[in-house]
Amino acid sequence: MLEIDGISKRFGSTVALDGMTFTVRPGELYGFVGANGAGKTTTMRIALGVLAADGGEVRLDGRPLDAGSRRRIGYMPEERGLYPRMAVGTQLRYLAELRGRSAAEARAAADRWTARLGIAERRAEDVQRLSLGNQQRVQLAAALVADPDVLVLDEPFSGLDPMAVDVMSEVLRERRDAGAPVVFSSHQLELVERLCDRVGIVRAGRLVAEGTVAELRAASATELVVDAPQAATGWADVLPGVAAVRVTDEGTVLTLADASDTTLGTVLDAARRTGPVHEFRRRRPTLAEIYRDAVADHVPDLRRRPGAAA
Ligand SMILES: Nc1ncnc2c1ncn2[C@@H]1O[C@H](COP(=O)(O)OP(=O)(O)OP(=O)(O)O)[C@@H](O)[C@H]1O
Repeated sequence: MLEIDGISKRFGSTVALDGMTFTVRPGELYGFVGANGAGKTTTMRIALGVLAADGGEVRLDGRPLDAGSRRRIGYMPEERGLYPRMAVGTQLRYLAELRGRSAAEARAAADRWTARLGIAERRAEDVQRLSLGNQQRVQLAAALVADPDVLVLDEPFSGLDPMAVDVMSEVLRERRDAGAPVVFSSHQLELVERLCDRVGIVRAGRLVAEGTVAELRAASATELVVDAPQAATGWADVLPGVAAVRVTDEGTVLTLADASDTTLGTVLDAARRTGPVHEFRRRRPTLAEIYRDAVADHVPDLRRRPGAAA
C-alpha cells in the first residue's frame, strides 16, 4: 500500500502541494487527474524521492519510504529519463541490474518486456532512433524490468497510438491483478474512467474529490434528461426541486436540487402536461463532467443557467 500523507511543497512563492493526501491500495489501479500545474508530477517525484517534501510523509506498507523501499517502486517519469544513445536492450538490462537483478535475470526480464510491449525487434537500436511512442514503450519496460511491487506512472498514455494504449492498459491491469498498487496520472479522462478502480481529482496541490467513478457520480447532483417535444421554452425553469435547466442535443437536462420521489414526480407531471413525453431518464455524468465541477473555481457556471444552451 502506498500512502501519500499530508505532503506540502513550495517552489519559492508557488505552493505546489498543500496537504496532498491519498492512498493507493494493493491491487488497485488509481487514476490521478488534475489541471496542468495542479501538482501531480510534484507528488510523484516526492513519492520517488527525486524531490524532497517540505512536510508530510510517504509510506510504503505502513513504513516511511527510504532508499531501500524506493527500489520496490517502478517509476515512469514525465520527462522521460532514458539514455538516448544506448541500445534498448542494453539499457533495460542495465536498469534491472542497477536494481539488484543478476545479469541472467536482467536479460530475461529485458527480453520478456520488450516482447510483451511489441518492441522486441528494436532491442539493438539506440533509444533516440525510435519514434516517441516506441520510446514510451521502452520507458514502461524500464519501469517494469526490475519487477517492482508498486507502479507510479506520470502520464504513461500521452502520445500513444490506440494499439499502444491497449497494450499499456493491459499491462497496468495485469500488475493490478497481481496485487500491486498502481497509480498513474492522465489527462485522458475517458481512459481513466474505463480503467481505474478509484480516481483522485487534484486542484491546486490538494485532493478535492476521490472515489470510484460510481461514488463520484453518486456524490454529484442528479440530472434528468426529458424529451417533451411540444413543451414551450422554459417549461421546467420554475419547478420545485429543480436547480438548473439547460437544453442540449440530448433534450432538456434538469439538474435536481434533490432527487426525491416527490421532485421526480413533479417533473414528470409537469412534462406530461406539455404533451407527449418521449424520454424521461436519469443522466449519468461522465468523469470529465465530474472533473470539471470539482476543479471549477467559484466562477459562475454558464452551463447551469436556466435556459442556457450547452
Ligand atoms: N522545479 C520547479 N521549480 C519551480 N516551480 C515548479 C517546479 N516544479 C513544479 N513547479 C510548479 O509547481 C506546480 C505544480 O507543478 P506540477 O508539475 O506538479 O503539476 P502537474 O499537475 O504535474 O501538471 P501537468 O499536468 O502540466 O504535468 C506548478 O505551479 C509548477 O509551475
